[in-house]
Amino acid sequence: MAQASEQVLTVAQMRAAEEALIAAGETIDSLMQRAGERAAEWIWRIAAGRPVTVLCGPGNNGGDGYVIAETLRRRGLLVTIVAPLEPRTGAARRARAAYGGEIAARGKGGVFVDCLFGSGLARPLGAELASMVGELARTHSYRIAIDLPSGVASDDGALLNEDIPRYDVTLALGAWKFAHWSMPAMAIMGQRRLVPIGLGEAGADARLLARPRFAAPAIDAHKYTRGLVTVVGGPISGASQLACEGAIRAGAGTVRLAADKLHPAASADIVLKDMALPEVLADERTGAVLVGPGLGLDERARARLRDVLHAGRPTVVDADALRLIDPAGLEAFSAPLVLTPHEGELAQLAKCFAIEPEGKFDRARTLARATGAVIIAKGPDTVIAAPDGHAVLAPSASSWLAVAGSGDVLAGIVASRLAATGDPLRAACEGHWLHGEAARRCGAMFTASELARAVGDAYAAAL
Ligand SMILES: NC(=O)C1=CN([C@@H]2O[C@H](COP(=O)(O)OP(=O)(O)OC[C@H]3O[C@@H](n4cnc5c(N)ncnc54)[C@H](OP(=O)(O)O)[C@@H]3O)[C@@H](O)[C@H]2O)[C@H](O)CC1
Ligand SMILES: [K+]
Repeated sequence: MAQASEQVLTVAQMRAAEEALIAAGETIDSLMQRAGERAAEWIWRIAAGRPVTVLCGPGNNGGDGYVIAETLRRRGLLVTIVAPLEPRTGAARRARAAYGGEIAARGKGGVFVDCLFGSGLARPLGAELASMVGELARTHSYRIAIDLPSGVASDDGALLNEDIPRYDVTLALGAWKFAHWSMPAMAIMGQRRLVPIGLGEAGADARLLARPRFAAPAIDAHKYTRGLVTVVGGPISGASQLACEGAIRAGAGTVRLAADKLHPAASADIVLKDMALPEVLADERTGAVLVGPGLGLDERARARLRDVLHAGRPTVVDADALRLIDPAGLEAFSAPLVLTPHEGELAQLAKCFAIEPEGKFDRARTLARATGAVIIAKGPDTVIAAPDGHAVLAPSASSWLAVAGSGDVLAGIVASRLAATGDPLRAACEGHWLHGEAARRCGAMFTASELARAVGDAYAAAL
């Protein structure tokens, strides 16, 4: 079960959660008051005495704005409200009536708080409203969006207007929405913070990636019980080498490379298996097989992928192998499976498996159902989707991860976690977290080899 603070909700799920609170004795007004006061606490600290301009819209997002403005005004800040549209909900009207400060045509500089539209945005902003938001953003030195920047679609993170300003902070009210962790919206939100308002577990099937907890090997562990990973090599030996390096440090006790030869810089920790691939895969102790990094796209690559799928071991399919896999190849496969496509590979898989939805989240989820695999749809807004419909949103921990070989390291780490746990969703989540934590530890401008070397320390951080 996801913790309430990790759940990610659609607008419909948010409304249902709000209804549950109301059935338990809350009112929209009490929720708005709490949301507004708690958001005002953040804004008070950020403003540090600067004047604050609150732009209020017609719905309950605007209502939050009136509560915020009144709370800050009572604490002595210079507050101005700009309200191009009259409040239309009962709660927003009452919040406006309780506001005792100034309503003006423009702001006074300092901090801009956007309460024009939140999760109820239904269409793009008209030109006048859009230019008002842009003007306020330009004339204030700090920009805060309440719940969502106006112009952002809550359920998928689409930008309904061009030129939506960039915010310094976005305060999510009550629960995370998909937009907070989806591109392109997340790129304009600045830092994101959750303002709790007492929402409990809402039965969400999506949650945010949480820090895993690892354990030291059991006292009677040996190198095979900790997990045996076989990386299936191909002509580009550097890629398989990087995958092996990631795998070695992510928990598995043994990492084998099934290839003709080792990379010249291969470490002594990697065990070369240069016999026929089916023979290597026949080892019953195999905990996970990784196929794809450095595999190539030729007939030999196809044959090696066929051998892997035929062996029926828990498998991670990455890189080149994602271009070669098809529904026929998976027909007889029933072991745990993880696919790790980036955006282009996801689009190609969607075509190959006749997946209709186009948005990243829906596409990943439908592909997971169609293939029976856990999908790691990579990118700054990684989605990890399981065949049973559960999904984990895993934003990139570092933009420095956009470096050649980073995906090979990730695939190796995930294979290692799969060998160690046998659970593909857990392996995907733990692997993604380790990859991000290793990147954080590397700081700026690292290579994929350096990233792989940092995975051990990342693991230790979650022991
Ligand atoms: N869910 C909770 O627990 C709480 C949420 N709170 C806040 O409430 C908003 C959501 O409030 P809602 O009233 O549903 O929606 P909005 O405030 O975003 O705006 C809806 C109104 O705006 C109109 N609208 C929509 N798009 C446009 C547009 N492009 N141009 C002009 N007007 C637009 C819409 O009218 P329609 O014409 O579409 O009928 C609505 O009038 C949530 O984000 C939180 O901030 C509360 O604090 C309580 C707790
Ligand atoms: K807003």
